[in-house]
Amino acid sequence: MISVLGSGAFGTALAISLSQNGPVTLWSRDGEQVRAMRETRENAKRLPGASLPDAITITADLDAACRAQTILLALPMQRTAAFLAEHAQLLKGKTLVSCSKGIDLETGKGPTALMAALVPQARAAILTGPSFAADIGRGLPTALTLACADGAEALQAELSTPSLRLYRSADTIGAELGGALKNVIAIGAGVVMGAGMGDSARAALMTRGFAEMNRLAVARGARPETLSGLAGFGDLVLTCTSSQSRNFRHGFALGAGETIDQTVTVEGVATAHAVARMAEHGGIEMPIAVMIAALCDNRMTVAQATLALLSRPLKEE
Ligand SMILES: NC(=O)C1=CN([C@@H]2O[C@H](COP(=O)(O)OP(=O)(O)OC[C@H]3O[C@@H](n4cnc5c(N)ncnc54)[C@H](OP(=O)(O)O)[C@@H]3O)[C@@H](O)[C@H]2O)C=CC1
Ligand SMILES: O=C(CO)COP(=O)(O)O
Repeated sequence: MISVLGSGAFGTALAISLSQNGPVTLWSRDGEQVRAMRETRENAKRLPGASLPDAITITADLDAACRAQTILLALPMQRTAAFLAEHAQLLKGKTLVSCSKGIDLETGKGPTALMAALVPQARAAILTGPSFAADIGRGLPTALTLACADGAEALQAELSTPSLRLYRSADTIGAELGGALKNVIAIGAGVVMGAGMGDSARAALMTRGFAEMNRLAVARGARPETLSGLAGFGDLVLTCTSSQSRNFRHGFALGAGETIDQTVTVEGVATAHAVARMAEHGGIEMPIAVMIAALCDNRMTVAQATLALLSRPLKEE
């Protein structure tokens, strides 16, 4: 039995896909949303247009949802620590699979490190990689990375579906940093396109951004191959090139000087700040991430950030 905690776009899409294998419970904190989803068999609030199969039980009862042994956590990253701390008793002894992409601003931890710290009696895994909720919800083919320190063969089989192909990895650090860091670069790619700097500039930013992702991740113990896989390169390509990405759209609005929609989940903003901090304290060169943090805070204009990046000392690639 599998439960998904968090009925946002991604949690809902994963529940739909997993329901191809058997019963799934989808938990929402919002009783009114649960009522509406039960009635319409659709998550009109977060994933309109995708229908919720009967194999999905929708509930606002967290105790009931936590009876499952395998629990997917699909919450925004900055809400995860408080949720884990509050519900640690309910979650202990479970296999917890985080589906979030980000770094906790307060602790600098990624999802698996956070789960290990706050629910030490649980087994922590992460599901990440190139996958828009809308695509998964429509049953389109998708490949993801499932990382768990103790290997994940049985879990891999449990969470793979006819349309969701999972590759397993033991590198939780690489998997979670790949997913977190690509969001920062995706904001940058959006800025480039919104400001009209063109496709060549975006390719340069993606490539040099990928170098930064590798630098930070390897310094924190990740395997470079993980970053070259779905969790890193794959997701970087997806989010930097698609206007389906909320991080890309956020950057685009910044670059174009448009109004930012503050209600949308844009994980890369907090992650950019966490990364800027790590870069400063760890002496790791992350110029693009640092500029993106400054742009998100309006501490710099797009023109200033561009000039600062282009006028860095010339170096070997
Ligand atoms: N959407 C996508 O395509 C993908 C998303 N992800 C990752 O999944 C994570 C979730 O994103 P996504 O589903 O898109 O976000 P959404 O904005 O669609 O939904 C967030 C969900 O989290 C719920 N929530 C927020 N705070 C809490 C809390 N304290 N307790 C319980 N529930 C809470 C919200 O409830 P409420 O509606 O009541 O506010 C909402 O259901 C992110 O880290 C994202 O990067 C990963 C891959 C793809
Ligand atoms: O992580 C994602 C795709 O893999 C979703 O990206 P956004 O959060 O930018 O929409």
